[in-house]
Amino acid sequence: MTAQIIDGKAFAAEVRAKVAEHVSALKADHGITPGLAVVLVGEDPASQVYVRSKGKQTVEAGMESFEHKLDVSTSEEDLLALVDKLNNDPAVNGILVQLPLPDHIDEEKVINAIDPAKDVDGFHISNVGLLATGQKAMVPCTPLGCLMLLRDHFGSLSGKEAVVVGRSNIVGKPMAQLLLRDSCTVTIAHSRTKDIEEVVKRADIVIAAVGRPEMVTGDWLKKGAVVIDVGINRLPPAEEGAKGKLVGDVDFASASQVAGAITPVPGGVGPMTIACLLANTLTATCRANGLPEPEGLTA
Ligand SMILES: Nc1nc(=O)c2c([nH]1)NC[C@@H]1CN(c3ccc(C(=O)N[C@@H](CCC(=O)O)C(=O)O)cc3)C=[N+]21
Repeated sequence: MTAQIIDGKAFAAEVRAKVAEHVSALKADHGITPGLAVVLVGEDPASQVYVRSKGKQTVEAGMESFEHKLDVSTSEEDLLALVDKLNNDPAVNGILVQLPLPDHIDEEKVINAIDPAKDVDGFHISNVGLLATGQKAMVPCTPLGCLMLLRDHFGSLSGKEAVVVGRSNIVGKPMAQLLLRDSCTVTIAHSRTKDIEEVVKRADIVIAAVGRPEMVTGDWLKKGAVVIDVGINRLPPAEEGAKGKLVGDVDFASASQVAGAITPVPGGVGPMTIACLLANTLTATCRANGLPEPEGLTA
């Protein structure tokens, strides 16, 4: 048996089209154009690529994109001052500060300085607490994208056995909260989990978000399990000067022989992350203006 491929790239295009439709209605009916500010500190080439494609897709959805590229030596104080300015700018509905930040800047301090209502990454402690208690939050983009794919695949997630591999604040923990909210039985496995293969083998749903290339192999999976691969790892290039192959946290070749459905890398969760960033910016804009939230684009 070979698994069904869950086409995140195509699904993300649908999400972006829905966002664009809502944006055009917001403009026509209320004269509102959502705005997303992206802040990049330093010149990490991979980060620059993400920032560029985020900016492009933001504009394609009819929103305004504000890009702030700061020198790697920018002080924490100057970055906090920019965040404060964006918090108070009525044209900015969403703020994303690209992570990781340089070592001399306290990431938590910067994230928690963002107005929670504009925190489209959902990383602010207020949003984390709101999500954990089932209140209206801004939900982190990658877990939200995974949830959309799973809801589309299963309809209802109620009663499913879900194992999240990875416990990061960005993916693992919020993913577990979302699955719990949809009434899954949730286990978070990580580097210190005993008999991790046996734990993963229980799962109807496996979310791999550890950042270790091809760690989850086919023999870890229950037959028919649905596998969502969050990892984006670039392997060392075969020859000098070439680009290394992009792989997930799942060994696709062996996993796809056992899984019922699986997301590829690239073309799986990655495009959903950016689509959900746009969806969150739209949601933040609607909330800020006391308008009803877009259906199907929130958790
Ligand atoms: N505050 C913050 N929020 C983020 O959401 C955030 C961040 N910082 N720092 C960097 C990571 C990385 N990230 C990606 C999003 C989309 C793709 C994506 O669309 N990838 C394509 C392929 C890209 C390629 O070919 O290189 C795919 O998977 O198909 C990748 C990576 C968001 N991040």
